[in-house]
Amino acid sequence: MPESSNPIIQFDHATFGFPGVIALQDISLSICMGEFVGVIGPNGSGKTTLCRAVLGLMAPLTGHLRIFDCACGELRCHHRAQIGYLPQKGVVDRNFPVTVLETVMMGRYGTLGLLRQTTKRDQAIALDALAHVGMDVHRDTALGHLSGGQQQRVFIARALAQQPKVLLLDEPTTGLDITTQHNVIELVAHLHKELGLTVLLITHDINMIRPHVDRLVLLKTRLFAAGPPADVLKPDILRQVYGKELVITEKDLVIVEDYHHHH
Ligand SMILES: Nc1ncnc2c1ncn2[C@@H]1O[C@H](COP(=O)(O)OP(=O)(O)OP(=O)(O)O)[C@@H](O)[C@H]1O
Repeated sequence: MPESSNPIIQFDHATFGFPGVIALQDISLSICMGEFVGVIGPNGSGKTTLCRAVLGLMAPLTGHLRIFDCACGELRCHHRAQIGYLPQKGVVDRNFPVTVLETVMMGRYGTLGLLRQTTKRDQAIALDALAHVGMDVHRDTALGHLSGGQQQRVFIARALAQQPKVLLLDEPTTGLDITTQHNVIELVAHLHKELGLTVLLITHDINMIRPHVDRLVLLKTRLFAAGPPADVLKPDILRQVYGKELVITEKDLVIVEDYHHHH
């Protein structure tokens, strides 16, 4: 079987939840090596839960989830290190005393294990990751002195420094201006192509990722649709998930009208 058809993340009728809440129900989904998958859905549809599941932080209540052919309970540190994770962006304190390079070096610790010294090789890997996101010239700049978009690039480099197989990004464009949002998505698409990474990107912005992804996964507790964007972004499917809030313009832009009011 060619490598590109190997599933590395496999949900099989998996249900996830919290006490009294079903967050994701009966999910069956396989993600293959090298795929770029966008995960979309309204507020509370289970996107972050899917992310936590892939990180091995939540086991299914029923059904199965296998990651790198391990059940969640069997995932070890070195498996987790193969998933480069970009969490939802928090605010970085302007005075937080850490440089760009130090931030990216943190990506090496998961691979090394605690208490092992970093070596010149780790630093070379971190610098290479910085070069991939175009931030190598800022290696000695304080993280808090960068713009929001530059900080996102550094956090992506930190994930790359793990030399992961999978890049998992939870709403990487939130809080950035429109141009910077596009630049971040372009960067992710570029890394996907250049490094052959499997990318799982959670977002609200359907229009922004549509041109780049191989597949979209549309969630609303259940998996409503998964497939190439043209197959998923059909008015009848979207209306089932977004209801009245949905507007589709003449140019096929999908607009979820009420979205920001929920936050
Ligand atoms: N720690 C928790 N305890 C209890 N319920 C939770 C917890 N986290 C999430 N939920 C519930 O699980 C469901 C799915 O939430 P999740 O955060 O995965 O959705 P989401 O699609 O990421 O939402 P958003 O777009 O608003 O970030 C929601 O009903 C939510 O209230």
